[in-house]
Amino acid sequence: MTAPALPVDLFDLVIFGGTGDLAVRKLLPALFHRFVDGQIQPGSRIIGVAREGLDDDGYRAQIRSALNGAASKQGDQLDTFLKLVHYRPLDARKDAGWDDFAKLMGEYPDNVRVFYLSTSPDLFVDICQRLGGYGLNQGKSRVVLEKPIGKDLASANRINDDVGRVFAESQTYRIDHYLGKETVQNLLALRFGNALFEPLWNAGHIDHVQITVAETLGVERRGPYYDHAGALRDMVQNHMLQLLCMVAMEPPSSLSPDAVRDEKLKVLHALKPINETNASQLTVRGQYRAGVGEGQSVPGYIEDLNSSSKSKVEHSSTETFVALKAEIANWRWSGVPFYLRTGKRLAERVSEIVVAFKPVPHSIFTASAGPLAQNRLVLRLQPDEGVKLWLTIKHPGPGGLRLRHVPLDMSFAEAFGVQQPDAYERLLLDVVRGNPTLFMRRDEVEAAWRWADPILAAWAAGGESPRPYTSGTWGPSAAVALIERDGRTWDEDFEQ
Ligand SMILES: NC(=O)C1=CN([C@@H]2O[C@H](COP(=O)(O)OP(=O)(O)OC[C@H]3O[C@@H](n4cnc5c(N)ncnc54)[C@H](OP(=O)(O)O)[C@@H]3O)[C@@H](O)[C@H]2O)C=CC1
Ligand SMILES: O=C1O[C@H](COP(=O)(O)O)[C@@H](O)[C@H](O)[C@H]1O
Repeated sequence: MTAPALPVDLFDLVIFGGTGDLAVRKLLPALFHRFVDGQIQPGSRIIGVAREGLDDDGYRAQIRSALNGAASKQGDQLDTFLKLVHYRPLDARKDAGWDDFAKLMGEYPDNVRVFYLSTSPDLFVDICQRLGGYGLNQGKSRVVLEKPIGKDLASANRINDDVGRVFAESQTYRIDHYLGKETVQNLLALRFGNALFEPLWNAGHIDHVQITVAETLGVERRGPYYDHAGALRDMVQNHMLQLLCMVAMEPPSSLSPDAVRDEKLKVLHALKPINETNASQLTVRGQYRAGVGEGQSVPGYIEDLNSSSKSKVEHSSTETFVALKAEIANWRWSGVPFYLRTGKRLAERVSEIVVAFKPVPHSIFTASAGPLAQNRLVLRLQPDEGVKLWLTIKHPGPGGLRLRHVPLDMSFAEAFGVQQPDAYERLLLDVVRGNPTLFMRRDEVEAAWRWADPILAAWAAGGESPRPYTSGTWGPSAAVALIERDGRTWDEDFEQ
């Protein structure tokens, strides 16, 4: 049984970049699901904005075909949902269209206003300045900034300063959709709702932590963006550091937004620097090459890039894979490595956090009982969200004492009998509710760049190309060596 979903206040949600990949593939389906669940009521509006010259009906037709899969079981709900959807064409950098847009916004002055900037970060400031010019930043107005915010600390500072001239920090929601994933929120429940884990949650008992976010997809339609970003900016600076913070932070005094964010910030500040002196030992960059997956040939990065971009390239030094060893310099985590890896076109789509505990201090078992294995707590973010705790037990039967390593396994879907909501479903409604707990505060984003920038600088100074890896594998062999040097292995028990 799930808790009933309560309706949120009436809102106008404007998606700048309403025809883009994120809006069509993630945001609109998320809103539709919340609508079907009864959380979005008539009187709320969803307004797509982009340069493409569409009217309401043209946009609705686009959204209808994008939602048809999601809507197949919901019959005429889709028609009712589409009545809430509107569209205004405008260019963020030009005057035309803004008056008409402001007039539309003026029709429902009491609605909560959410401006979701699902565009390139280059446009964030232009859009905010225009919104401010029309007074649309006043009252119950909020702005959502998609990641990545900038491409380094300096550009993030500029965006934050300029957006901050129009929207107060309390109105600014920097989204990191990984924080909306069920398992990530569950980490809070597991860590702070059980007496079991917290006493063990430190360097005295934890050997190391692994965080894997592996994708099977390539760069898809996003080649031009991705080639300027790369995996460190696209995934590590934001999603993976946020996951690391959720694992490593001290217990916050409450779930209030600032209590949680203060603790995450302390972790970011305590990350040991990776720079020119140690980047070659602590990081591995890779780039995928053509391979074969499920009997079919899979393109390499350059082919993917060229098929999603007008200009053709023969070479790129952008990384599509990163593995690194991070350390947190504080009492709780001293000496505990956090191994992070993420990449595109890897062997499997899987995101997991593995907390590996230290072995027992002394074994009372004979060699014939079999080896003792580490306890591991595995938090599965996707697919099949759940939690698994690996324990050592006796193999049943009279054949003497033989040890077995088995999981206590809880799949959320099996336990609760429901499809887990997409992260954006939770986060979009949190913005309407005015709850920024699962969003990044300015200082967090900047602290994350402060740590990431020297890695990027070290790679640039080193001048080395990323190591090639074949599509459909687990990345370059150097990533295996990175962890095996420390006598550990990547956890690849995904099938079980
Ligand atoms: N796609 C994804 O999976 C994810 C994306 N993000 C982030 O979300 C943001 C959007 O990404 P994505 O949807 O992939 O990008 P797309 O390139 O697919 O979409 C960009 C959107 O912005 C509009 N746009 C471009 N220029 C202007 C302009 N001058 N004025 C008004 N609208 C404009 C485009 O429409 P038109 O050209 O008609 O104006 C389009 O609707 C980016 O910051 C990205 O990093 C973050 C996480 C995941
Ligand atoms: O933010 C991003 O995330 C997606 C992966 O998100 P997921 O929820 O599907 O795991 C990634 O593909 C994209 O490159 C990145 O910008």
